[in-house]
Amino acid sequence: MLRSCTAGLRSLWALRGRREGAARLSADLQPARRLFSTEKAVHKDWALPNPSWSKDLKLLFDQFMKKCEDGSWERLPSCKHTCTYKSEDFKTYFLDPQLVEGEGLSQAQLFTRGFEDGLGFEYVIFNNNDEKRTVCLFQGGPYLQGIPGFLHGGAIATMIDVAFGSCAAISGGAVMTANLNINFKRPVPLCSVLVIHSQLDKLEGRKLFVSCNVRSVDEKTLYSEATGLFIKLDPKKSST
Ligand SMILES: CCCCC/C=C\C/C=C\C/C=C\C/C=C\CCCC(=O)SCCNC(=O)CCNC(=O)[C@H](O)C(C)(C)COP(=O)(O)OP(=O)(O)OC[C@H]1O[C@@H](n2cnc3c(N)ncnc32)[C@H](O)[C@@H]1OP(=O)(O)O
Repeated sequence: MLRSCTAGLRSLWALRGRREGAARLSADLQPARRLFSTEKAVHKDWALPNPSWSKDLKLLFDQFMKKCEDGSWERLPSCKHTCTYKSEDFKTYFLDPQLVEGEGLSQAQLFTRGFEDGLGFEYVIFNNNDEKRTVCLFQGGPYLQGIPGFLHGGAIATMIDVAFGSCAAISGGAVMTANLNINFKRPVPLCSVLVIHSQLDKLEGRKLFVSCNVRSVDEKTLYSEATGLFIKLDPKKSST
């Protein structure tokens, strides 16, 4: 297990070296530029396999894609930029609309999608609408280390929040995390693949109660359990 993780890390470092070299080269050739709001952002879907995905992650991805064929499950696409958050509720609740639409946030991107392939959060979420549950397949890369060789608890919490956020947003629309409660039961080896099973337990007015368990690929190891409370944003209120 440790050997395969080390080999994985080594190939990721090699990949990173090549990418950084290429990035430096292109930076040398091109004048520095920012993405302006008038430019069309490329809405790439990041919840698809890339070369950094391990065999386990690809295998699970294929299994869930098969489950999507009869329509009981669906894969949730994921983009980096604000296209995920175009909900009117968000616009009115949050910031000055000029900031959201304008140059101020042109460089903003989803925290979990801000790493180069394989170095941070690699994940895809599948939704089962009838059962009000989601499954998140997650591979935590080497930049997410906490205790040497293991995934940082904050990275696990982040992914639980993302998995919960999706599960809650499907039923509730524009929601925000009000409470997260996590029990970390076993340390997670870096570069391993986790399966986060989330479900919506209760919807009570604007409150959405969710819970999850975080398991190994073979489901035998229970790494964490968590509950969360999400609140549907009230468009009549503002965030400030
Ligand atoms: C975020 C999801 C995006 C969804 C967008 C849509 C589609 C996108 C699709 C997928 C999304 C995919 C992934 C999502 C990715 C990442 C998730 C990141 C999520 C975050 O990173 S998010 C940042 C951290 N999060 C905050 O920064 C919240 C700060 N906070 C507040 O902004 C307010 O606090 C707020 C808005 C939560 C509520 O404020 P409010 O004024 O609207 O509501 P109010 O206070 O009246 O509470 C109403 C009822 O909830 C009860 N209640 C409230 N809080 C409670 C608590 N903690 N414990 C127990 N009960 C609580 C009250 O007691 C009352 O209960 P009752 O009605 O029974 O009296």
